[in-house]
Amino acid sequence: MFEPAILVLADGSVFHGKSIGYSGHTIGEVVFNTAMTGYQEILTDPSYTYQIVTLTYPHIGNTGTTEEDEEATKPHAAGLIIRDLPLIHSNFRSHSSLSDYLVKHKIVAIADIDTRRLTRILRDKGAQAGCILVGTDEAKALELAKSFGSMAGKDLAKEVSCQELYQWTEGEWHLPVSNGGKAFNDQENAEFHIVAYDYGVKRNILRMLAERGCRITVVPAKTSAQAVLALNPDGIFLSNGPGDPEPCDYAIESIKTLLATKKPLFGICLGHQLLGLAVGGKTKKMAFGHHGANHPVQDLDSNKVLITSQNHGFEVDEASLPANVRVTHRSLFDHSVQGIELTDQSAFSFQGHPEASPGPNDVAYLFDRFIDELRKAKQSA
Ligand SMILES: NC(=O)CC[C@H](N)C(=O)O
Repeated sequence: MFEPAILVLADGSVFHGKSIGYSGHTIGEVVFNTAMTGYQEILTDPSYTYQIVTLTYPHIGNTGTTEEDEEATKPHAAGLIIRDLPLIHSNFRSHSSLSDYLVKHKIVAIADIDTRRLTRILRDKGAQAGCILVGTDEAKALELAKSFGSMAGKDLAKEVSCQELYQWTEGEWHLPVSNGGKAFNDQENAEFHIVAYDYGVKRNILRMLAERGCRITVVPAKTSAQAVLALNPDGIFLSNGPGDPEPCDYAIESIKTLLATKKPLFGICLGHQLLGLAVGGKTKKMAFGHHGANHPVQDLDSNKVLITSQNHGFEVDEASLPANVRVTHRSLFDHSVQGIELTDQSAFSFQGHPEASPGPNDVAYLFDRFIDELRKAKQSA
């Protein structure tokens, strides 16, 4: 039996539903995601820390959950809001139902919510704080929702980052094969050594780099540039991650020092925003951000339109960028900056998610571009 639960937004909007997860309450910034599939990758993406995600697709949970689809060691989203949880789930890869998974990982979640009404509120008023509470105490839920404040000013990358450096060896998955689909890269004969800053990295990014011949050392967010250079990398990767990029001064300082070495550098999402800040630009909070797997973005060099995976609430402020930075990609939803490149050295970044997971692979070519840059740098060294 599902217990009654409520969702209350900081603006006072109240929604009644049923609890499909852990009993208790949760608070965070409520954001909507328009992806039709990939709920487990979304829940486990560390960039969703302190965010309660509502999925606009109405049927969530149909394929159950599997340990193979985790983007991190555990779910990071602060909560989940859906329209309809199916009575049965069915998939040959499934280990448990979505509801059992949510309970096991202590994630508070609510179903039977009018997610269209909720999404319209978020679209019109902007992302806002909210509380899911199992029970019916609306006054308490409102007070809790208001206590969250704003995502602006929150440095969360250091909270979700790994504590110690480690080596990543797993390549992309190729189903079906006898070892479960996992490919492991050949550490000894890897063509390049990459140091990847973990600000909340998604596993599929590391897989796609490993697949392309990189030996990867993943380092904690606060690792100094000097410590990174002591590892003698061929290139630097800046990961995605939660929260506001602006307070991450430790990261911005390290990136400045690393840029001075002219080693090839590639950033994704939070990493893209941190690169923008390190070159002297600014970032700003968006009204409700981009969260989904169907966002059109234009590559301004090829003019091609790419369908992309997105998950961000901040953006690089184009007007703040210095003369040596070129905008390479633009969102066709709101024309915001989706990619930048330094014109005087090999450093570039993308605001969306080239690794998808979930989402289409239209932007995977940026991983190939990074490999080309690494190869060029190695040949000219
Ligand atoms: N996925 C990400 O890396 C998100 C970056 C940043 N936390 C934002 O919301 O804009």
